[in-house]
Amino acid sequence: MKPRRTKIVATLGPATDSKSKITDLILAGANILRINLSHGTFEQQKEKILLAKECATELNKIVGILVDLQGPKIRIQALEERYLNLQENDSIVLDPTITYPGNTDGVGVNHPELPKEVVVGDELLLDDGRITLSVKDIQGSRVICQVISGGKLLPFKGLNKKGGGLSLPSLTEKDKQDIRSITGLPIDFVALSFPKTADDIRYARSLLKEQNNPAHIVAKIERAEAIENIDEIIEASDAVMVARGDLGVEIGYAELPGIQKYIINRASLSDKAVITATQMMESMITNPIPTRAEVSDVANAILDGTDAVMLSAETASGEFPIKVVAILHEICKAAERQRFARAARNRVESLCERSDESIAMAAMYIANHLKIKAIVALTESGSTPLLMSRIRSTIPIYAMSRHAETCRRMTLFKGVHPVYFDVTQFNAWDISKYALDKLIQMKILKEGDNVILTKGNIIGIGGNTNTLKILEAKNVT
Ligand SMILES: Nc1ncnc2c1ncn2[C@@H]1O[C@H](COP(=O)(O)OP(=O)(O)OP(=O)(O)O)[C@@H](O)[C@H]1O
Ligand SMILES: CC(=O)C(=O)O
Ligand SMILES: [K+]
Ligand SMILES: [Mg+2]
Repeated sequence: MKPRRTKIVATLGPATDSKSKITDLILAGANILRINLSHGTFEQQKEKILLAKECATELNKIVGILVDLQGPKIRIQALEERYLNLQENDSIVLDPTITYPGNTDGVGVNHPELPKEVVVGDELLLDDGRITLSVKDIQGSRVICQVISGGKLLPFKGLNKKGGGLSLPSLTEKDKQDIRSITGLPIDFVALSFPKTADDIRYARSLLKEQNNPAHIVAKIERAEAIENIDEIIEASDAVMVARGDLGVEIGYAELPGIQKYIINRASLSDKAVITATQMMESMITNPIPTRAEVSDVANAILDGTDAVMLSAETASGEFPIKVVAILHEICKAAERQRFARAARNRVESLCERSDESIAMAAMYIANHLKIKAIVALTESGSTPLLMSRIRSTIPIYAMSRHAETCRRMTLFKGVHPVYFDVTQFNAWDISKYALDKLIQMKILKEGDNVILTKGNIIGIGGNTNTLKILEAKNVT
């Protein structure tokens, strides 16, 4: 049985806040756990990060931890009742000066500039566009709206203007403080919400660097401006996320399928990994099986070339948080068997700039043309497995590193299966056979399996891969 290539990101929340639930999420197949700093207090989320780490350690599994910064998300504030039941043509007033729990005569908003940045006729979208309002009048701080399309409005749901243009700075004071506060916590990825330009990414990186925090940056593409600057944002980031919730509201959901393909393609050309997020299994928040449309959506994201698919409320607050991961695993496996997911035509005509790039390409070419069980990449930084995984193939890549940090970052790369392997414990000229022996012990390989193995000749230097061998796995210990 081949391992699943596509990675699963699962968001932790009230539905998954115990050790046993997080353990079950990992066992069901979650590769990366996401903690969203938009919710709860920092202390609560910190506990969740530590709990997630504890569960992974106890299971002896390599799991990535991703922290999603709140970003300048505009949200309505607390409500008097559990929710407002908004009907078509109802009137509702948004007012940033309101600090008490609101009702339809006035609901607080965390954006003081709102009355200045909207004009009569603007369309405002609440809760990822589930509810639509039209601005009818502005009286001082009060933005008077009419409900165009109604629904239940829960407290703290997001607010966007159709077409974009509500202008909070990209990195808020809370985000900056959160970047400082996460120092020392076991975090592998930091997701930046609503970046507009590459400068936003570089600024966040400088803050992480000040704290000596090696976490990788995932740029969430979720506003119209980010699409305009997509190539420079991808270049400045370590990975990107197609954050379809807010993006669909800003650019209009009808544009999403095309934009998703575009972002995945641009990222792939720059050798960056991609997460496709939001509403992938939405109906499973309350139903035990997904819709046919959701199954197709996940499969299509995989055929588009995404590295990972993400679950949000499905695992954070849904009724079937473990089951949804198990079902997503099956959908991914089936999609990966499709012919289109296997075709390897990319890059055959481009020139390589570095030797590790050419080794990665050669390994994939051989893997796709010779009868080979697996690719085994001995890696320091994870860069060779990343390059390998950009080339489509069905052959699993076992990426072995002595750095636990590198192993956890590789949880994001499609087709790459990280294995912790401390080469320094072998006092031998050629560690290749020990690497294969370890994979036999782990029951990943059998004696006699043919594999491609890549490595560098100096241990301790990343980007130094210069050797490719075709070997037969043998027991040596
Ligand atoms: N502590 C929590 N962590 C995560 N989700 C929570 C939490 N409490 C409640 N939830 C619910 O689960 C949903 C999870 O989705 P997600 O974390 O992606 O939220 P979001 O607000 O849509 O994301 P973002 O802030 O990144 O746009 C939320 O909309 C919320 O209703
Ligand atoms: C994930 C997220 O932030 C979004 O889809 O908007
Ligand atoms: K967020
Ligand atoms: Mg968002």
